[in-house]
Amino acid sequence: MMNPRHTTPKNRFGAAAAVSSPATKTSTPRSLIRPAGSKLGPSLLAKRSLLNTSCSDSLPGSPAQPPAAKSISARIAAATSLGAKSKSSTMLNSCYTPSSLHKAPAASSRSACKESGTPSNLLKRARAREDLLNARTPECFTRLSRLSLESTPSSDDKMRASTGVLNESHRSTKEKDTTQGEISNLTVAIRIRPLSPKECVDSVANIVRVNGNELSVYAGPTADNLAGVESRFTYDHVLWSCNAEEKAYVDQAGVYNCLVHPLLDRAFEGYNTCLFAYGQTGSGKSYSMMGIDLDENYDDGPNPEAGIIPRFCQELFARIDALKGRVHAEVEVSYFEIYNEKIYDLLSVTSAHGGVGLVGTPGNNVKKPTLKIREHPVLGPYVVDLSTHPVDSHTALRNWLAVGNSQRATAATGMNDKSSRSHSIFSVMLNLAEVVSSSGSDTDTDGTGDGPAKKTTTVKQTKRSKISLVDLAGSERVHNTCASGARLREGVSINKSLMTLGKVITALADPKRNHHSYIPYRDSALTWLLRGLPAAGDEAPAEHSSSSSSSSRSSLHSSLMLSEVMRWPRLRMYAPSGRFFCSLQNGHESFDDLPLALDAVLPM
Ligand SMILES: Nc1ncnc2c1ncn2[C@@H]1O[C@H](COP(=O)(O)OP(=O)(O)OP(=O)(O)O)[C@@H](O)[C@H]1O
Repeated sequence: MMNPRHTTPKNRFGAAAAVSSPATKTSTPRSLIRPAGSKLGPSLLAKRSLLNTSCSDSLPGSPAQPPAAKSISARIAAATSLGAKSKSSTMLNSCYTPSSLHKAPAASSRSACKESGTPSNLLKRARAREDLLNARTPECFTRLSRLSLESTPSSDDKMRASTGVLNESHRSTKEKDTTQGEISNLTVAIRIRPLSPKECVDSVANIVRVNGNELSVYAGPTADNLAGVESRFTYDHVLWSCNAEEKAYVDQAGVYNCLVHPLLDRAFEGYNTCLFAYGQTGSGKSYSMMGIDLDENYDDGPNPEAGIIPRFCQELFARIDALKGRVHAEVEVSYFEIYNEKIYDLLSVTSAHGGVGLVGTPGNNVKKPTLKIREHPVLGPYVVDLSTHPVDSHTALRNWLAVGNSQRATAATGMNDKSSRSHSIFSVMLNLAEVVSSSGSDTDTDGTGDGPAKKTTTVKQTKRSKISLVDLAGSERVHNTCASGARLREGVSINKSLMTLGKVITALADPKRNHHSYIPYRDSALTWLLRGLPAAGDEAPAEHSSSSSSSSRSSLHSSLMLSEVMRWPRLRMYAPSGRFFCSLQNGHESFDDLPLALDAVLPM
């Protein structure tokens, strides 16, 4: 039984959710601005040093002990040295990349890949779609090569028989899926962070118990239920990160391995993937996504406290290196934030006045140009003029990440010393090209009547995918954050967009939903962009072959994807309202847990 005086640390449930286009030139921002992800301001660090003791209760049988003094000390040490090692931003002007391209996926590919019918029909429809795109595609889309269907239908068939590396990886996963039974496109995990020093001082109780992938929350006795109320939730993964000395403890590497490895597998198969962190302010989203990143020499391996994004950058290039010689890979990066419903390019090198040089955060008096969202009739919503930067190494990617992080809008609030005041979307576009040979026989192709002719074709097979890693701003109660002025306006905007997110998810989850149902995507910039591709049922990976050009099903727009929850394979989400999303995934009709799940989704 818990002490009723104890308050419920609702904001300890951290969460996350998650995708590509081709590169031409490669450049590296030479300077590193600031290692990503430190969330510990000096004052909090000082408090932490004083509060190096455990003070919360935990339920019997639960691994939910308060964090060990040792582990907190280690974090303090790590964060302190992070501050000392921060670099200045002075070299950023020199990292201007003239080849910052605004690109879109090859538009016709995703429509072509889901066309059905005879090969000639397919060809006709693809050409018609191509014409449509030519007529209506904004300039930024046309800079990409389009799918060219120059190969004959018969060679198309043969291509399917080719045994390239890209095909192999796809096949193996399909087989794996079949043997494992149900193919799910969504994974939901919940992570429980240790009590913060402030929560320890406030005698906040630990009311969470974990048993496998089940989480129970004991809400304490109420006026009409003196025995207390216990709620249970089942997620794909429950990640217990409260006390490093417990067996159940999952550290940053554990979180990464559990959630991001499988995503990368899918990205290399040509699927767009997305992971996003969702949760109340101070619940540990940015810690999970970015972590405390001390790496200066990126090639030395990730720091133990590094989060999902730095680890992802490293593994991406490790995998590309492993494919060298067989597959040619091109990588591009984009990074933007949605702050007060306005979109800012975090990697932009031009200011609102047209000058060149890295632009500042909305709070630092440097006027930043805002970007517009437009909706392409075929490709859906996208950010106009969002810069993308080709990268050819892990170091180059990390440097851009550091540039973007230095631009993000963060501020101290009553609940978090370094609270993200914006939703950030870090996207990597991966373009894999492999030259494969396919051989087969055509029936009397030469018309001589000599029987089947043997033919070998060399084709370039490409896969494009986009990986989006999203760190949402946290919902907040105004009286807890003590916000006023600009902070209050930010909070209102954050809450509003998260509320729209909740409404959109609710509308998508409605079992009575049909094509005419209204989904309020446009009520916030976040959900509008998350809407993703308009082509429902597009489930094939972006794998196409052509003798002359590449193709893609990936989206330019920031891609994540509420709508894709319902229709895309392998969408992975890491969010606290897991049960709710799991219900979506399994098509359940009852949403018993919806109110509690939405408590996390909606502003309180
Ligand atoms: N698993 C964890 N282990 C140790 N410390 C953690 C963990 N998760 C979060 N923290 C700490 O909790 C504090 C708040 O975390 P964080 O800034 O990541 O929250 P957030 O959800 O991103 O908040 P906001 O929405 O306001 O940006 C930070 O000091 C962070 O270092």
